[in-house]
Amino acid sequence: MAGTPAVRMLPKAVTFVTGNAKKLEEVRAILGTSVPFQSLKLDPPELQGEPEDISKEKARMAASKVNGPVLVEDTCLCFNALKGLPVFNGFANLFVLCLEILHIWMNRKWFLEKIGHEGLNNLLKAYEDKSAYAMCIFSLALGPGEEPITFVGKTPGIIVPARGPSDFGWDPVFQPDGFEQTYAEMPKSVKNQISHRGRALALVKEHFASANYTIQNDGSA
Ligand SMILES: O=P(O)(O)OP(=O)(O)OP(=O)(O)OC[C@H]1O[C@@H](n2cnc3c(O)ncnc32)[C@H](O)[C@@H]1O
Ligand SMILES: [Mg+2]
Repeated sequence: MAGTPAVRMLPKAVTFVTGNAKKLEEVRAILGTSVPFQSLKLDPPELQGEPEDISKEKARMAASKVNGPVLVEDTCLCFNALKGLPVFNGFANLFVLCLEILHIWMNRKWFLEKIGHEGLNNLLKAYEDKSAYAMCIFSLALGPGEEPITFVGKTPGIIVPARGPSDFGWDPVFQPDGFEQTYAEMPKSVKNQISHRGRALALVKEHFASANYTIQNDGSA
């Protein structure tokens, strides 16, 4: 009995909530049958704040809407040059604060829609350092009022002029370290293996493999 977590009854299967069809496609491909889930297309408001807080808040909102267990995620593309500035005087502090705000806005979907791939490159024009990382934070809330559990995946890379199909966000401008292709150029199966989303979902899978969840599948959910 030691080491075996107590059975946790869930009223229904976990619902993955997102307004983004491309995310859903990747989550389906990565999870396969390892974590049984259903999906719900809901466009959550574009919240502002730190990525982990946004992800958790999305989960809380989704859990009360669905009235059951939910999985959500928040993704961001972080530019190292915009974060790694030396803070040595008042002016620099103000500058860093402006960059912090920009950084938070950058990852809301309307920001990419407005500035486009070229705009993302231009943000780094003044910097030598084109390094970045893609980060995905999944949050699992087992029901309304339950504190979400988070799972973080990160993939380092560099920002390059857009290459490849532009059907998913900033994929054409992100080239992961160790690869010659951008996310957009590589086969989906390769992206899913090494991506921020793939890495976070590996942790989600581990969690489901070790937690003792049992779905009360009485057909009424
Ligand atoms: O409903 P949600 O799940 O919030 O979906 P969203 O499209 O609003 O997604 P996010 O707020 O997490 O992401 C902000 C932006 O990042 C983009 N994005 C997310 N994952 C990506 C990925 O793997 N590759 C490229 N762009 C991605 C996405 O298209 C948005 O423009
Ligand atoms: Mg969103």
